Amino acid sequence: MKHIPSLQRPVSQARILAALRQAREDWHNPSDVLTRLARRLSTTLSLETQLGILAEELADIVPFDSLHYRHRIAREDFVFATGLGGQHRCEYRLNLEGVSYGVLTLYRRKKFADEELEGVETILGTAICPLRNACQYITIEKASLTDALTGIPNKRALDEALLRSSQLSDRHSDEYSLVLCDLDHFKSVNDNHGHVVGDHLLQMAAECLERSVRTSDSVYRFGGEEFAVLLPHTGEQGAKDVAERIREAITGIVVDCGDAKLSVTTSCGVAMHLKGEAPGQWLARADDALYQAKRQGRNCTRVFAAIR
Ligand SMILES: Nc1nc2c(ncn2[C@@H]2O[C@H](COP(=O)(O)OP(=O)(O)OP(=O)(O)O)[C@@H](O)[C@H]2O)c(=O)[nH]1
Repeated sequence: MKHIPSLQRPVSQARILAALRQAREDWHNPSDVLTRLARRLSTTLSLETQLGILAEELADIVPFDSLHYRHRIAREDFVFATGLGGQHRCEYRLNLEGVSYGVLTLYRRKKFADEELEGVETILGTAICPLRNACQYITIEKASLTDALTGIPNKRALDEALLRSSQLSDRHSDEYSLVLCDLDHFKSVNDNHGHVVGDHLLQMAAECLERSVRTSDSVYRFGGEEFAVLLPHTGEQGAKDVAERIREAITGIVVDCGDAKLSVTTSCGVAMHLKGEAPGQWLARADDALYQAKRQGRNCTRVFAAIR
C-alpha cells in the first residue's frame, strides 16, 4: 500500500512561527551592543554614515569628547570628525589582513582607563569589516568614474555631471557651457609613432586641459581622443574663449620622439545649455559644433549658437 506522508501538525507550525517572531524581535532589538553595532553597520556602505553609527555606539560604552578618523582612499583624503577637544587621546590604526583602513583617534579631557581601552578595542574589532567594505566601495565607485589611462573623470562621470548641471541651470537660470575637444589626426600619431607614444600624448593632453581651466570647471575623457570640459556660470562667449585657450595650450605640447618632435592640434565644439534641454540634446549640439570644426579644416573652434 502506498505510504501517504502525514501533514505537519498545526501546533508545530505555530511554534515555528512564534520562534520566527522572536527572532525578528531580537533582530530589531538586539540585547547586546556588538550585535546591534554589527547590524546597524551592515545597513549602509556609506563610510560617513558608518562612522556616525560607530561614534554613537562607542559613546555609550566609553564617553569621549571628540572622535577623529582619517584615511587616504583612491588618492583623496577622507576625514571624519565629531565633537571638540580633549588633551588625552587613544589612537588606533585600523588594519585588516595587512591592509590599512585608516586611523581612528578618540580625545578626552579625562585619561582613558585600561578597561575602557579594552572596550574600545572590542567595538573596533566588530566595526573593522564593515569599515573595510565601505572603504572598498569608495575605491570601486571612484574607479568606475575614472578613466584608467589619464586618471581624469570618464564618460560615465560626464553623463552624471551633465544631468546635474542641466538641472542646476534650469533651476537657477544659470549659464552652463560644454566644450568638446577632439585631437586632430590622432590616428596618424598611433600609426607613425606607436600606441605607447599615443597614450603618452593623451595623458599630456589631459594634464594640459586641467591646467588650462579653473578648478571650478571639470575635464572628462569622453572617448578615445576626445575630451569634454564642463564650465559652470559660463555663457557662449566665455566658453568660446576657454576653448581657444585650450586649443593654444594643446598646440604647445611637444613629445620628444628622439628623431622627431611631435605636436598635435585640436578641434573644439561649444554649446551652452538651453532652458529645459535634456543632457543628451546638449551633448549632441556640442558634438554638432565639433563636427563643424572638423569639417571646416580642424584646429579651430565652432559654437552651436543658442540664438542664430
Ligand atoms: N594610443 C591610443 N590611441 C587611441 C586610444 N583611444 C583611441 N585611440 C585612437 O584614436 C584614433 C582616432 O581616430 P579617428 O577617429 O579616425 O580620428 P582622427 O585620426 O583624430 O581624425 P579626426 O578626428 O578626424 O581629426 C584611432 O586610431 C584610435 O585607435 C587610446 O586610449 N590610446
